[in-house]
Amino acid sequence: MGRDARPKKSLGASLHSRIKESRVLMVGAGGIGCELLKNLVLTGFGEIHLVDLDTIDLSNLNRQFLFGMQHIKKSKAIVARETAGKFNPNVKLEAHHANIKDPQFNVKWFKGFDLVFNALDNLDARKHVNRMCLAAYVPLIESGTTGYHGQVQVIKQGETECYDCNPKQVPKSFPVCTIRSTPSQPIHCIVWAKSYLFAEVFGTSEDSSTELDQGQNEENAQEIANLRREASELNSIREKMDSPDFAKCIFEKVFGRDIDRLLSMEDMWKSRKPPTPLDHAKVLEEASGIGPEVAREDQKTWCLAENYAVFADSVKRLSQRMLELKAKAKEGDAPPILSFDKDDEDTLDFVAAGANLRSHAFGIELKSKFDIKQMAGNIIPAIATTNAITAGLCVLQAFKVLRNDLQSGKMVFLAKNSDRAFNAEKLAPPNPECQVCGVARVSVEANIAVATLGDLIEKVVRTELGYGEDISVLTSQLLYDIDYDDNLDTPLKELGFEDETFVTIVDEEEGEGVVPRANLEIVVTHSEELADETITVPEKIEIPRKPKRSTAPEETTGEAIKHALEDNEDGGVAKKRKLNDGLTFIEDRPNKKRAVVPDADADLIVLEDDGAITID
Ligand SMILES: Nc1ncnc2c1ncn2[C@@H]1O[C@H](COP(=O)(O)OP(=O)(O)OP(=O)(O)O)[C@@H](O)[C@H]1O
Ligand SMILES: [Zn+2]
Repeated sequence: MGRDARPKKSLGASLHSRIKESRVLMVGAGGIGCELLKNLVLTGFGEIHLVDLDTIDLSNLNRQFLFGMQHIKKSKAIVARETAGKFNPNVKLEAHHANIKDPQFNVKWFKGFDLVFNALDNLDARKHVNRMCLAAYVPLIESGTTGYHGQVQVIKQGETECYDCNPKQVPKSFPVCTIRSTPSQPIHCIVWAKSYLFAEVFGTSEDSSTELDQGQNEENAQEIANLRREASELNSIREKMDSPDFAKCIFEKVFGRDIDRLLSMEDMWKSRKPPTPLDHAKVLEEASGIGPEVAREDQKTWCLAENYAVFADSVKRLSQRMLELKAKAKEGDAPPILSFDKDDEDTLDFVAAGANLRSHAFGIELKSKFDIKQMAGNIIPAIATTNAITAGLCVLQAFKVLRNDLQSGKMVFLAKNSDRAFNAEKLAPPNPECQVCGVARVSVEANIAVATLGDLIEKVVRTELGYGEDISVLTSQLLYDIDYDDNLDTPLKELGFEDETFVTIVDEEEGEGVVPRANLEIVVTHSEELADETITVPEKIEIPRKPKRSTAPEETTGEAIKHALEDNEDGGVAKKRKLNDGLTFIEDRPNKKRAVVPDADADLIVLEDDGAITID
C-alpha cells in the first residue's frame, strides 16, 4: 500500500489533496512542536517551515522526542527537520534557527502560508505571531499546555476572537515586604533566595526584579528604605569574595544580623510567629562531618546542618566562577555577574540551601532541592502526554480550517481533573473592543529615512483617510497627539521605525453625536526606491465606527470550567453546573465517582461525512 493510501482513506480525497498542497508554518519546536511536527509530516502536509530560536538542552529530552543526547547544544529547528524529515520523504521541510520576531519574517513572508501553528512557551512571541497572522490574513492555530492542562484555539482575522481579545493573566508577583521581612510560605523564601540573595551576592540588584511588587503605601516605603540599606551592606560583603570566610560573612549577615533587626521591630510580630536568628558557630559545628556530596540527594529534605554544608560549598563554587570571570574580563568590560538558572547546579544549590536556611529561621517547612527547582523556575512539569494530545487536537482543527469550515472549528480545553478530558466551545466572534484585531488596517510604503511623521499624518491619515485634527498616533510609544507635535518634522527612522512598523491611529474626536472611528493600524514598509518624502497611499478604505461599550462579557465555557474546578477543589459538595455549550457536570460528593451526563446535543465524538472520526 502506498504512503498516501491510508491518510487518503481516512481523511477523504479532497481534504487529503488540500493537505498535500498546503504550505504551513510551525513556530516553536519544543514540547508541543516536536509532537506537532511529527503529526504534520505523517499526515502529509506538503511544505512545512519551522522556526525556533533555541538549542537543545538535556532537560528537553524526556519529552522532545525528535532530539537525542547527540543533539545537545544543536539547533532545535535544524535537528527537528533532520529527524522528522525521515518520517516522510514526500514532505518539503525548511528549518529556520531564528527568532520569529526577526525582521525577515515580515507580513509578506507570513502571507506565503496557508496556515500557521504556534507551539510557543511565552506570551510575547504568541502575541507577535497573532498580530502578524491578523495582518497577513492567515489563519492561526494557537496552542499551549501547563501540566495536565492544554488548550487549542483557532484564530482568523475578522471571523474569530484573536489571542488578544481576552486579557491574559500576568505572572504572579509577591509584595516586597512579605519576601524580605515576613515570609510565611516556602515560596516566599525561595523567591528571596533567588531574586534577592543570589542577585545581591552574584548577580544584579533585585530592584528591577519583576517578582517583587514594590508596593505603594507609606509604611512599605519606610521598610523598603531599610531593606535597600541592608542590600547595599550585602553588596559590600561581595568585596570579600576571595576570602575563605566569604560564606560565613554572608551567613552571619543574612541569617543573623538582618533577622535580629527584624526581631527588633516588635509590632511586626504581634500577630505573627517571630523568627529565630541562626548561630553560625553552632551550625558550622553540626555540619562538620557533612561533605558536599549531600547536594546530590535532591529528593531528600536536608536538615539544617546539611543545608549549611550545601550553602557553604555552593558559595565556594560560585565565588570561584566569579573570580575566574573577573580574571578573564578585559579593561572597560562591565563587572561580570552570574544569573540564576534552574539547570545550573551551582546556582540551584545556593538558592535551595539559602531558601531552606531562611525557612528554618522563620519556622517554615523546608523543601527538597527537587521541589525548589520546580518552584524557583516557575515550572509546572511539562507532561509529554498532554503535549501529544494537544498537538493532535491542533491538527484536527487544522482540517477544519483547510476545509473552509470555521463554523465547526472549536476552542478545545484539555483538563485532567474535570469530568471530561476534553471540553470544547464554539469559536467566539472577534471582541469589537480588542485593540489588536478590532482595528482597520492599511499598508503604505515610504522611505523612512526621508518621510517624516508629519508626511504620514497629513498625506495619509488626514488627506487620504479623512481624519480630523484630534488624533493620537502611537507605535510602542506616543508619537503625536493634539497637544504633542514635537515629532512632526522628524524622519520616521529617527522615531524608531524599521521596515514594517505598525502604527496605531486613534480617533479622539468627541462631542454630541460623534462616534469615533475604530482604531486604524498602518503598516509602514520601507522602500529605498522612494527617493523623496512620497508615501504610497493606500486604497480608499471605509474605517468602521467604534462600537458602543459592551456590558460585562458572559463567562465563557473555558472560564466556567476553570471556576467549576476551583469550586470543586475547595469543597467537593455535590452541585450541578450547566455550561453554556450544553455539557452538564455532576460534581462529586466526597469518595464518590464522578458522573458525566452529556446533553443530547453535546457529542464528544462525531462521525464526519468523509469517514474520519474527529474529536470535536
Ligand atoms: N520568539 C521565539 N522565536 C522562535 N522560537 C521561540 C520563540 N520563543 C520561544 N520559542 C521556542 O518555543 C519552544 C517552546 O517549547 P517548550 O514550551 O517545550 O519550551 P522549552 O524551552 O523547550 O522547555 P522548558 O521551558 O520546559 O525547558 C522552545 O523551543 C523555544 O525555543
Ligand atoms: Zn482581538
